[in-house]
Amino acid sequence: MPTPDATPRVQLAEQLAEATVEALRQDLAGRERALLVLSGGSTPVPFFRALSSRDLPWSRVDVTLADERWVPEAAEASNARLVREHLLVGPASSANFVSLITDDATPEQGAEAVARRIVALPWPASMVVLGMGGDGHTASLFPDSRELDLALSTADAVVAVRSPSQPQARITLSADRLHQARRHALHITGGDKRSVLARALSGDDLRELPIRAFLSCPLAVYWAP
Ligand SMILES: O=C(O)[C@H](O)[C@@H](O)[C@H](O)[C@H](O)COP(=O)(O)O
Repeated sequence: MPTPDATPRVQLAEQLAEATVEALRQDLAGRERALLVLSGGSTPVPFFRALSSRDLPWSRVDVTLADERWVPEAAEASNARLVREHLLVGPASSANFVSLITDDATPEQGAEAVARRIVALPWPASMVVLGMGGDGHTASLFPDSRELDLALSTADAVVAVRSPSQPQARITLSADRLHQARRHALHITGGDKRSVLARALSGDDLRELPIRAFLSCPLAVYWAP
C-alpha cells in the first residue's frame, strides 16, 4: 500500500519496489533463482529502502550492479556500499550480492574475473533498473568515454570504462548484457532528467545519449518531479 502522505519521489520508489517484487515473485515461481540488476547513484536510495523490507524468498535472489566505481566497497563513492547500506538490510539481507570489484588496481586488470562472476548468474535478469545522468548516460555508458563504442557493441559481459567527466575509473555491464533481462525500468526524477529523456526519445544517436540503447526494448519509465 502506498504511504498516503509520502512525497512523489517516495511514492515512486514504492511503486518501483512493488513492480520489482512482483517480477521476482513471478520468476521465482518457475525457476530456482532470480537475478536483479541495480544502478547506483543517489536516485535509487528510497527505492532500495522500500525494497529492503519486502517479503520475498531473498535467499534465492542474486543481486548485482549495472556498473561500479573502481573504489573499495568502504569508499563513499561505492555503489556496493550503497546497496549494502540501503537494500541488504532486513529481509533483503538474505539476498546474494555479487559485486563488480576485485583487488586489482584497475578495472582493466579486474574485468576478466568480474566477467566470469557475472556470466555465472541466472540470466536473463528478472529486472534491470537503470538510472540516467544529465548527459544521457546510463550504467557507465558515458558519451565522453573512449570505451563507449565498445560497451555498446561488445558481447563481453563487462567493460572497463574511463570518462573525463568522472573522478573514478569504472566497470560497467555492457549494453548487450544489460539487454539480457525480462524487464527493464528507468528510474529518474526531476525536470532536468525529464528533458534529457524527451531529447533521447526524439533522436537515435546512441553515442550522443547512450540511454537510447534502451529505448528500443520495452522500458518502464518511473519518473517523478
Ligand atoms: O554509478 C552510477 O553513478 C550509476 O550507476 C549511474 O549510471 C547513475 O544511475 C546515474 O549517474 C544517475 O545518478 P543519480 O541517481 O545520482 O543522478
